[in-house]
Amino acid sequence: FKLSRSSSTEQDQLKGHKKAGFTPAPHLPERKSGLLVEFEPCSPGIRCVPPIQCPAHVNLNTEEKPKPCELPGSGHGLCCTTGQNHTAMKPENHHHLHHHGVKEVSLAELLKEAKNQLDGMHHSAMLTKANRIEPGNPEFAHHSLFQGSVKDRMKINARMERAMQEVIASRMFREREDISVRDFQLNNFDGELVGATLQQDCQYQDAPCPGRARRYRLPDGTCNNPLPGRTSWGSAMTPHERLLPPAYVDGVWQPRMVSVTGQPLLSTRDISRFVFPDVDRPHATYNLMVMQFGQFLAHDVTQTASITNRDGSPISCCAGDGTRPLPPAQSSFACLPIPISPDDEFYSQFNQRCMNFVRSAIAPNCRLGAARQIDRVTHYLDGSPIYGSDEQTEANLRAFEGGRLRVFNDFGRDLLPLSNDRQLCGQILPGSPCFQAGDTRVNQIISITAVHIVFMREHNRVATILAQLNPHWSDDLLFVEAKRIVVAELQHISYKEYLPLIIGSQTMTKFDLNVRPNGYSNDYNLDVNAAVTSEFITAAFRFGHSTVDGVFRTFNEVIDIPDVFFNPARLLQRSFFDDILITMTTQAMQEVDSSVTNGLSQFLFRGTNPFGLDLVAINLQRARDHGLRTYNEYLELTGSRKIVNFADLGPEIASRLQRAYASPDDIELWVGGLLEAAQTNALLGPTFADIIGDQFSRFRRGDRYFYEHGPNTNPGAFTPNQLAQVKRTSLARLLCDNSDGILLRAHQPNALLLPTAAGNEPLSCTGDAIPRMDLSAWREN
Ligand code: HEM
Ligand SMILES: [Ca+2]
Repeated sequence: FKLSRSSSTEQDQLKGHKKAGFTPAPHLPERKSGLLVEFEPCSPGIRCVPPIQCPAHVNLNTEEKPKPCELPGSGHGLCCTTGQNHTAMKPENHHHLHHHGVKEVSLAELLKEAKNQLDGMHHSAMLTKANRIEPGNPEFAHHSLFQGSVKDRMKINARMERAMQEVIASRMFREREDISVRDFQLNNFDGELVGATLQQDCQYQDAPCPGRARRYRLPDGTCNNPLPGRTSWGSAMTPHERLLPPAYVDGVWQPRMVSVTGQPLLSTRDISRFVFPDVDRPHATYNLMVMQFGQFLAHDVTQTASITNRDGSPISCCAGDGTRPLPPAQSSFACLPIPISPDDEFYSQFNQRCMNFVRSAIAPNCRLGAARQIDRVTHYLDGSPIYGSDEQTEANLRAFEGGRLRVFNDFGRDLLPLSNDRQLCGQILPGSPCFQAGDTRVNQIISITAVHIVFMREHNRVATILAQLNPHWSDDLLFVEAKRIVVAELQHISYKEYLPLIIGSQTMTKFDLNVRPNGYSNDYNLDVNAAVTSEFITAAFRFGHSTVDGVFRTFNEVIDIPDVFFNPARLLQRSFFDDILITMTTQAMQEVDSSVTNGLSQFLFRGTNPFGLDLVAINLQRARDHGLRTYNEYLELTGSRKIVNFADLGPEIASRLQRAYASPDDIELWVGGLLEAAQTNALLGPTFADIIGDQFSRFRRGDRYFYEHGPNTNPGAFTPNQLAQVKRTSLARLLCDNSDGILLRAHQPNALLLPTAAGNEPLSCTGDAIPRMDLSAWREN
């Protein structure tokens, strides 16, 4: 099967839909004839923030709404008193349950009853072999993406058990106490599990922080925030935060399945094929490295765990031949399979009527209420794909010599160590090699494997120079110091080079995200939790799926991407590593728009099968699984005017949206966000830019070790000279220093733009034309 590309007429037809503009919500003063309405400054001690950082404003009555205020360069903000918590409520609004409160005895009983129900649910699904998935199936590869070590899996399973008990208990409790769904979603009731017999199982109790955390990040991200009760913030295996309360129809975990009109929502597979056909629209200046670096960043901050059978094996929700969903009696409680219509022009060829989908694992909250999903990796932007998100993984990657990471030396070239764990390779292509790194998705597509190699080599390059500068340093000291530098480089490239291209200078200013030209930034904030939001990981940062091209046009061949999912074998060819790096930086990425390559929407993880999964359908199903609200609700949150007609997202796209949704109020966040007109000098429209801007603000203000933070807050701060050196680095420099030097000896200075972009002609890798860090700033005298 070829990845089809549509004709230019269809392209022309689809062009020009990016016209929608956004004006402030009606309750806010509007700009008049170019003059800004003057806002009064906020009261002393109250900050003016972008509306998305004051999410409780959505739930307040008109007279309680915070006052609008002026934000530098970007319109209005809000004088926010409720902080970043959407559930923040005035005390008198709190619905106290006096006599019906959560009493110790009744609570223990409730949880016990929940446990019995849960055992029954597992038991019935385990009665049959029908819900097993065999290796070689695309879904097996999909599942393997979520998995970590056996120990990890056991830990997640244990948390999952506990969380499911909470879900069942919450449902019983809400009904028994007759609490409204809305109050439940807002946690507007007394649901603490204090005193319950199972309280000791609550997983987020603080372990004492080891001395190492006084200077260096810990692999699992704990002890970043030093305050008691907060040391687990942003660490691996903790839940996502939310910008808005979840849209669960039972207030607990039941996904939204019905339109505002009352009719059932369309299958997400139908929405995929109606709204996101494969159209080739290369970006004018951005290259595929923007796509690939974006996925690498995504993997740094999020990996959602999926629910498994109790023994850790993957769950199937469809009959083995894909012709129907499993009957409820055989189906796991975790199942949310995606129906495929009989008139589906693609899957009908293979008689497929059911696409597997297993819900994400959830975390215990230690209170009754709505479910939250678990992030397996550290939420911080801390190089976890390079080093892992737990101590064991990090130790396993280290060489314990010279501070270096382990490598597989292939005829003089350092590649990542090989692994025998077939899980890591998705088991879809027997015989292909499979690499190991800090992230289990390292083999997912060959281009991300290459980025992993670049960072692994950079670590070893830095460690080797540090060892020359400081011969007396131990392996351990060399390792942690090299790691600190490499993480700083990663953060610098993310904020200096990557982020401005995505969200644009306006949003960079609005969230105060710009790297300071020199010196420290003093914006660490103990009250900011760096945890990723559900909206960021489930919708906004998945914008990248639209930027993927179906092919790599390398020097020697045109590679269809499904051929390099979980198949990094080509990296063993002598010049391929340089070749794929050059391909990524010289081939255009795809525009962010209403198109996704068939490589993702029909052939995902195909392996040797004739068809694969549909990532677009999976993204949308995941959003329902995670309780995301609709696009219009996030327009309200960000202070934009809601859309009332499909044509508000562009006249060309209207008819396709109309086919997919009964009402504009049903449009999903990922869909609306992708279709928005891009802001000036940005890739994305205002809604995704705001969600991403808010998240990267958390990654910096909520990370005590952020590379730009000074010694008054950051225990691992660089000296002023060291920081100045880090700020000289760039992605181009990293590619130059860590290529094989076979094909790649010169590079364009901006590695995220095509070499044809203005002022971006390639420069020699040798010499200082592309600036480099001077590591002698780390010499200890
Ligand atoms: C190279 C091609 C890519 C492939 C094959 C791919 C595939 C996938 C798959 C299979 C998932 C899990 C979906 C689910 O079950 O919910 C996923 C999740 C995700 N993807 Fe991609 N992706 C690609 C590129 C990107 C890019 C370029 C970005 C961002 C710029 C991105 C951002 C994300 C994010 C944020 C998630 C959620 C991760 C989580 O929390 O588990 N992806 N992707
Ligand atoms: Ca991380």
